[in-house]
Amino acid sequence: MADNTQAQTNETAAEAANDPVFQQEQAHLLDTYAKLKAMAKTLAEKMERRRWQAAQDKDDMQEEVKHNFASDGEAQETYVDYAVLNNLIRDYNLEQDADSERLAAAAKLLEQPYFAKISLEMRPGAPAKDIYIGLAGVADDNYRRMVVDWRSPVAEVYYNQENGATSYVANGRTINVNLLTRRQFDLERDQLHAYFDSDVAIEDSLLLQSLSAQRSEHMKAITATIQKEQNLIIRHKDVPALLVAGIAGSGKTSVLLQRIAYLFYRNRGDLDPRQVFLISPNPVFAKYIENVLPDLGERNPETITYREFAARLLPAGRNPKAEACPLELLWRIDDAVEHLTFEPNDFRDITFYGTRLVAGAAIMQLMQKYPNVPAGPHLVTLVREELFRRLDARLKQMAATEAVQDELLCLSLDEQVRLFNAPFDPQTEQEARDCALTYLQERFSGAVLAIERDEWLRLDRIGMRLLGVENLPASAWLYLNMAVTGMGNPDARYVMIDEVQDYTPDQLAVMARFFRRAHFMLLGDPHQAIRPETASYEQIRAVFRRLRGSIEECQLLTSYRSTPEITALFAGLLPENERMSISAVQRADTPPALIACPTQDDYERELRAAIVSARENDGLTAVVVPWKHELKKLARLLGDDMPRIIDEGQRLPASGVLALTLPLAKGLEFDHVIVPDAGPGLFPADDHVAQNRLYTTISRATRTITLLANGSFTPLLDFAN
Ligand SMILES: Nc1ncnc2c1ncn2[C@@H]1O[C@H](COP(=O)(O)OP(=O)(O)OP(=O)(O)O)[C@@H](O)[C@H]1O
Repeated sequence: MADNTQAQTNETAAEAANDPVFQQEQAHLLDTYAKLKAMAKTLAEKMERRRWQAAQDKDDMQEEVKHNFASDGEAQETYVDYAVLNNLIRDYNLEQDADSERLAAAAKLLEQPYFAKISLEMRPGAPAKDIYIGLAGVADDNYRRMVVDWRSPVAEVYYNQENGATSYVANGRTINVNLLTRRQFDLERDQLHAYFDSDVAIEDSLLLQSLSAQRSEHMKAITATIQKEQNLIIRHKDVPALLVAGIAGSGKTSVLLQRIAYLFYRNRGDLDPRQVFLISPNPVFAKYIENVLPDLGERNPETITYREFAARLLPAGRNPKAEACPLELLWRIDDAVEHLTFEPNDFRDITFYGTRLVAGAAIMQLMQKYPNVPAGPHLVTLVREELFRRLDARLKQMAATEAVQDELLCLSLDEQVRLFNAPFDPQTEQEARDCALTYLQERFSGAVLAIERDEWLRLDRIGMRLLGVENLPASAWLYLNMAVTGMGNPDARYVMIDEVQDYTPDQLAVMARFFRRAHFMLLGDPHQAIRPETASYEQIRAVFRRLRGSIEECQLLTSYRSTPEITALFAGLLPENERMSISAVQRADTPPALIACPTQDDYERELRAAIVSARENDGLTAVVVPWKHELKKLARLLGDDMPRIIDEGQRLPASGVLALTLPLAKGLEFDHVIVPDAGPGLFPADDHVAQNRLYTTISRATRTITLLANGSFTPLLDFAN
């Protein structure tokens, strides 16, 4: 960080008492807090009154509704009464929703009314305007902004971190301003603990304070201390694909979550959380981040792993991870589908419970009804819709048969009540048929799904004909399905992929095509690619350029997670030109411990000692090994001293010692990390992937790292010895 820093802090009570600025800010805080409290109280009372009034009005009006359908005219009047009643309820709900949003904002701000202030000269010579920035925005009764939301346009000036002439963009207009003061606050409710004024390129005191706090079992939002390079990504304009390369601990995941919160704000009322997808590396990671957005007052997006995503689309029982699939095969699909024509054997019967509902041959005939529509998504959609109609007609026909009517009589009483809300006792033939149809619709609901999922198409056969490949790899099957049937999610607007370097090129191509209208944000670190088959950054660019037209890029080069000593250790594994541009912001701390043990006895003793002493540490210690069988080996060696093993689906504890594999540790962080075996066996010097594994393992540590070797260390660490 830059040295030309002028930070003022007020930390002791005595200093604070003599500092007029502190006193002024404390008074302002007390005033804001009191207003927020009053506002919350008024809103809560107003909402309660409205709730009561709405119930009252609804009862009164319901009594007045005539329920008279005797003549057309009277029925018309009844409909109008209902419409008035519904409008009334809707209006109440709208007002209630708006107030409940304001109340939620006020409640959030009562914990921390704001975290920063900027003083702006909006025009040369104009008096300075003070703007307080917080997690949400609120205005007082006179519509004066008391606190502005961190995502509002003017707040950008705070994150630009440049005193003097600067600008922000609002409603497409660039507004030039002069930033006179940029002040950060350490405060809680109505108590100011300290303030920090920063000049020019800042020493971010609040950042240092936040980083020195012990990490917890959950990730935290970084709203108050977002750095300039991070802010550029959070507020980036929408582009087809934005690729971020950031070193370990540079805040990629934090930035991703802040961007989601920013997008929800910018598209308030228009962006539904179901239109935003976060592809997460594993379930432990998903649990680690699950509180960040709710803490920011936003809902979580759809969070899924690639495995879950693919499993939902693949035929039952098919392994989404299975075989490698070269990109060329996918690109060949694009070409081949252009010349596709369907053949009679491309269709299978839709059969359920031994009943053939639609024959494959009939589907071929349906296709032939559209001779001018080329084989592909449009034709498949037309046929799919026709199949729904046919299924419906078929079920209606079956409902009229005696066999089905007899089946209904054999249903248990419970079943009858569940299906028809009453025992089966039809008074007319039509009623009997309606019940039979309800029964059949439930019984054959699988057929609706099969039509929806285009299971009537023999994709493997089509693949074989087009590509000459017998068993299509999972990704090729999905890609072919998208090309032939148009399968995909056109409603998704944003897709965030964290740890993008961990996906294979074909998996990325599948997602790029599936979410065909979404803006992609891809965050990763090429040096954390711990499997040889995953995509290089060059391949990621190629995939997104081809499927999304273009890709923009950003870099993050500062480590916020680890101490300078730990950062130097993992950066030492990188090529020199890259190492040079990496920096760390935390204060210096304990140097890494590298313990080489000449004998097995020494090794066992040192390893046990490291784990025993970790049990006395504050915070959380992780023993990280590359693979599962290394965990087993360790458990055999340590017996009762073996730390608790964390598996997929488990949450991290707040403190203690645990053991886990690197694939699960990815994306997470621990106060202390122990690498039980950093020898050449697990980390051969000439193996690029092993080097990445070591870099990733070391960079999980925030405060201390201990590496052991049973014999000598891997030559990869020669620079550190
Ligand atoms: N601007 C910031 N202010 C405060 N803390 C920050 C900031 N940026 C990052 N951090 C902290 O640094 C740590 C690392 O952040 P994060 O996990 O987002 O990094 P990452 O780049 O995703 O890491 P990796 O790729 O190594 O898993 C977290 O504890 C996060 O809270």
